[in-house]
Amino acid sequence: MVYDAFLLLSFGGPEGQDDVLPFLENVTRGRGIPRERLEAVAGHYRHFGGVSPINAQCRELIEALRPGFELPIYWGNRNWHPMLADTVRQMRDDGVQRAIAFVTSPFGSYSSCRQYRDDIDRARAEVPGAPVIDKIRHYHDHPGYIAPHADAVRAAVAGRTSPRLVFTAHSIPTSMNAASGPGGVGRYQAQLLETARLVAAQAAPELSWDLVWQSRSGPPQVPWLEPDINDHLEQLAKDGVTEVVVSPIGFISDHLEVLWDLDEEAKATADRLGLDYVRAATPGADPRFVDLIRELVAERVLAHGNVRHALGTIPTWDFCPADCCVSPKRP
Ligand SMILES: CC1=C(CCC(=O)O)c2cc3nc(cc4[nH]c(cc5[nH]c(cc1n2)c(C)c5CCC(=O)O)c(CCC(=O)O)c4C)C(CCC(=O)O)=C3C
Ligand SMILES: [Fe+2]
Repeated sequence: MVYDAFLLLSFGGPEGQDDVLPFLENVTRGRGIPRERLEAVAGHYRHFGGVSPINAQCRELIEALRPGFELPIYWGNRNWHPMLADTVRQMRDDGVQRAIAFVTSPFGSYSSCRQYRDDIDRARAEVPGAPVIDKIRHYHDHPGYIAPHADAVRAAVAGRTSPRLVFTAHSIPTSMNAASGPGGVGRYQAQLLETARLVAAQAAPELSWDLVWQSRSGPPQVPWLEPDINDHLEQLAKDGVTEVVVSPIGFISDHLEVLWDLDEEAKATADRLGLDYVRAATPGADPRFVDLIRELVAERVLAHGNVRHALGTIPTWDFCPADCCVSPKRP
């Protein structure tokens, strides 16, 4: 494959109080999120001045990627400026023919994979003469993703006696999980279990670990992946656990869900239960994670199938099959 541009494709987030509600409207359009949940989430953004950390993290990643990078770098988001369609228009105007896109989620599922491909299709449909845009494969078990998480867990474990490792990822409806992967094989949960296993093995093979979920939204009658981190902390306290290290392996950087749902909410739960609680860092702009992006681009450009770095056993592919991660029916 020959590419003449690189696209960082992300979720987007508000950059001031006035952006919060229009941003949330973009995120939740037609998704049946209850009003109370939206107001609560608006409050989480307002707590941070209406500024999501995610845009600064994208800018930081781009600056870290730039030195020596062969392709012009573009950035577009699903839900907030720079909006993907505007970026695609700019790419077209600059004469870009075929771009390779890195998405800021390593996993399969509608929300974390296929919806980004739908975003690309929709943006291209708005722009006559738009370049072709290919999405980079999943990277949930790439050494450049596992190692920074593992170092962070090791650092958090240091000085503690025998903490329980608690890995977390964004919950999704169980129907969305079931539909994830080719033909619908629950690939989202399977990939996260693999990531958890690999991080635990690299960081602290002697410790017990669990994979739990965070940041559930949607109406209560719709089942989402469980247990929630807060319920899980209750159970651990009952079981006599006294120290927990929480590692958000579902996130590449400190998204709002990490800063609020873990550092505020889950921390408060742990304090109430008398648990010693520490949250491990995310990769952010760790040089190994930046190199992962370079490698995945090189892997596709050179098509050197023999150098496809992966520590796990779940297969990945360059182009998703048609029946992969289809959109679940929404209430
Ligand atoms: C799997 C997954 C990821 C990881 C993959 C990826 O990274 O893309 C992710 C990331 C993110 N989700 C984010 C924010 C939100 N997600 C929401 C709602 C939802 N997320 C879902 C799933 C996921 N979400 C789902 C199934 C919904 C229900 C609505 C629907 O079916 O689509 C809502 C609505 C309010 C609420 O209910 O929370 C908000 C505000 C931000 C930005 C954070 C920041 O600002 O730093 C990021 C990175
Ligand atoms: Fe989300």
